[in-house]
Parts: sequence; structure tokens; C-alpha cells
Amino acid sequence: MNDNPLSDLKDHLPSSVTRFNKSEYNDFLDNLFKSSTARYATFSFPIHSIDPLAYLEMCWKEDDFQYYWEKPNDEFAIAAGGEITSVTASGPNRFNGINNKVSTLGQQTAEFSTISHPYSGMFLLGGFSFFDQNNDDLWEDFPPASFYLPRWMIIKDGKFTLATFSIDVNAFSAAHELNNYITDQLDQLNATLEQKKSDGNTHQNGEASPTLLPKQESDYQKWTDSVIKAKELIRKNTFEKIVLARSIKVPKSTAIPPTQVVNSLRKQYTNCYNFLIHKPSGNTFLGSTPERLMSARNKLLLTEALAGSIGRGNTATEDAFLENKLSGNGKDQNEHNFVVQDIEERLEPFVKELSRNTTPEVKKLSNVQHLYTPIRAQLNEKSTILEVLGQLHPTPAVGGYPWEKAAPFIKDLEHFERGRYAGPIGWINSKGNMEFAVAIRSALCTKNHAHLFAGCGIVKDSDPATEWEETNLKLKPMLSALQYD
Ligand SMILES: C=C(O[C@H]1C=CC=C(C(=O)O)[C@@H]1O)C(=O)O
Repeated sequence: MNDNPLSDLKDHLPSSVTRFNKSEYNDFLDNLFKSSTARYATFSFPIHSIDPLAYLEMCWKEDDFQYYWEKPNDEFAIAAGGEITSVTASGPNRFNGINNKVSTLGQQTAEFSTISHPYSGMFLLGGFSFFDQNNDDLWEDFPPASFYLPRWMIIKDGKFTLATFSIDVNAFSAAHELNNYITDQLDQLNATLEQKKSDGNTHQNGEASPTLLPKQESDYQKWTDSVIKAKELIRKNTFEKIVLARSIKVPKSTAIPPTQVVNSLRKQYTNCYNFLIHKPSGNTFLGSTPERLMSARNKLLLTEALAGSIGRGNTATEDAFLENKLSGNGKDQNEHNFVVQDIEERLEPFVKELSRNTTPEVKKLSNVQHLYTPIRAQLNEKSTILEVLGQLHPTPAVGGYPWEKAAPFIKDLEHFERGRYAGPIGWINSKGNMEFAVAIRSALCTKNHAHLFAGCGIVKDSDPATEWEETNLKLKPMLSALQYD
């Protein structure tokens, strides 16, 4: 055994690490092997700027867990790969189940960082399905709730980039062995960062030719029937609003890797969360959603109502006309107000203060514009962020109003299992921060197919044909990222 096993780590550190306290690091490793509580450990280092998606593409492993998350306008992105451990839960208490498991993992994880930063340390990446059980083999790889502690992770926050490696302490017998592993990881990281300078084409970047979308006539008939039935239920006061979605299955070219799909999405949808979760089976759930479910930084919660939609105009005048039409449309206001009202009611028991505008703004994406009300609240002392997340999901922007009344009809009126579509997707870290989006405008990609999802809110005066067109607009980003005309 080496007497001073840790002496050479400095030589492997990225040059961006300007302060490294060797004895702190040595003590950290020593303590890990003495501690009875530490099962996992994370090591974080600042690195030179790299696009996390480029890094993921360069290190892509088809038979491993891979993750990507980016909101370009926030200049925030996470790329990650490998699974050190995971937590799962199902059933009506899955949010609490995940909350308990996340806090246990937090207690079992020791964190080393050469810099004190809000994004250093343990991150758990994953999401929840829309319903608390999945009943279709298609979603086998995506349990009702699953979160992963990745083997490596690159986070870019504005101009600052951080790399974190996680380990299972039991996989190492002594500090020097672990130190060798960390130096190896740093060497690989440095080599990949170097590679980006020399070679722009490490990943298969196949050119698939644009394909025509198969006709959807029988789907249109089913859709119309479902919307008519939903309106009938609204007329009978069973509920006031229901969100119905469509799923379309299209052949997918293997020449379009998931990182390429996300790359096309993020270029055009800079105001959206662009994400992917890839499982070792080869299946990938990905998408580009404009809807934040909830973010929490230091107990400050941000959520939003996003409901009510119209297309974009071809000219500035037409666009302004459509925006005006959306803002003044009673049907869309109605659809939107259910969401605002319901979010406020659900947050009430968990927050000290809450603020929002009294009239909705309009959020513009390149394919559609939406009515949008941001909501800000301060969490009270006794509530936990995952508990609140569980209370918010599903908002009437993807579920219905009142939810308990509308819920049983979603399965009857749609003709597919929602799985992760419209479920919360995102991350939570050991410092109690989180960000979750609603996984709409998404797709599940299997080897040769993509199952795409999009829906819209149905209220008493919804028109089936207009709503069908709206779902077509919402399917557009994923279809063009998959190179459909
Ligand atoms: C349910 C979806 O969109 C929701 C979010 C924004 C606007 C919506 C609407 O206007 O219907 C939907 O509530 C979807 O895109 O699948």
C-alpha cells in the first residue's frame, strides 16, 4: 500500500482548479473509510467551459443511463451518465416515498468539492409518471417515480462549469484505490475536453432524409368522439375542464441519435426545458416543454399557470392579432383561470406568502403562444419541496378541474398509457434545491419508433377540429427534430 497515496491528485486536476487543499482531500478520503454512515461520496471540481450536450454526445453510452436537461434562456444545463444508485417509488404516496429516500441518500452521501458552489455535491436526476402506476410494457423502463445518482455529471450555470463524480464507497477497499479512480476520471474528463478541440465528429451524426408523416384519419375520428364526450360530461357538471392528449407512433431513423434530437430542439426552443432520459435498454424519453411545474431555491418557489394556446403569425401584424385574440378569448381565459385558481388553492397550506399578476401574460414559442401567469411563493418551515411538488401535480394544465372528478375519464377518453408524458421531470440536489418541468411536447423513442404526445385543455365551448389543430402545432417541434416534414 502506498504511504502517501493521494499526493499526485493535483497533477490530474483540470487547470481551472486554482485552489486545492491536499490535506482536506486526504482527510476526506480517510474519513470516508472510517465513517459508518457514508455509503456514497461525490467529488466536484470547476472545469473549463464546455457545452454539456457536446460532452454527453462525446461520451454517449447506449447501454447506460444518460441524462440531459437544459433551458437555454436560463443558461443552465446538466449532462450526466452512469448509475451509482437509484431510488424508485410507485402508488399514491410516491412523492413522499421519493422524499424519504432522497433524504436518506443525502445522509449517506459525503461531499467533497474544491469550491463552494450551490450546484456542487449530490444531484438526483429523474422524474415521475403522470399517473401513479404504469400499465403498459412500453413504459417498463420508466417506473412511476425514479431518480438516479449519476456516475458523472457536468453542470453549466451561466459562465461557470462544474464536474461531479459520484462513487459507491463499498466498491473500494481503501483510500488509495478510490484516489486512483478519481484521478482516472479526471484524466478521462481532461481527454474529452481536449478531444472537443480537435474533432467535431466523434458521435454518429447521421443524416436522415426528411420523411412524410403517415395519415392520421382514424385518429381524428377518435379524437372528435372523445372531445364530444368530454363536452357532454362538462355539460352534465361532472367536471369543468379536462386535458385530453393524443399519441402518434412514427418510424424513427436510427441515424438520429437522441443528443441530435435535443440539439435541434434547444436551438429553436430556447425558452423551453429541453430534456432526455436514456435507459440501458436503449429507450429514450425526451422533449421540449415550455411549462415549469416548480423550481425551489432557498425555499423560494416558482411555479406557473400555462394554459390557453394559439398559433404564431407569419407576419408581425398577424402575430400581434393572434396574441390579441388569445388574450381576449373567453374560452382560453376560462381554461387558464382554472389553472391559476387551482394552483393557488393547492399551494395555500404550504406557503407563507404568494404573489402573481392578476392578468396573464403571453409566452411566445416558435410554434405556439400561450397564456402564462408566473406564481411566486415562500415555502413555510414545516413543508418539504417534494411534498409541494406532489401537491401541484397534476395541475389543470395537464389534468383537469376538479382533478378528482376529471381523473377517471382521462384513461377512458384517451387511447394510450400516458407514462411519463405530462409527468414531473427534473432534478433535486442535496442543498434542497430543485427544478421540475411538466414533460409535455415529449416522445418515447424505442429502437425504430417514436411515440409522440401532445394534448390540450377541453372546456365547455371547445371545438374538436380547433383542438386537433392545436395538438398538431404542439407535435411540430418533436416531429421536425425527428426530421419529419
Ligand atoms: C397539455 C399540453 O399543453 C398544456 C400546456 C399549455 C397549453 C395548453 C392548452 O392550451 O391546452 C395545455 O394546457 C401539451 O402540450 O401536451
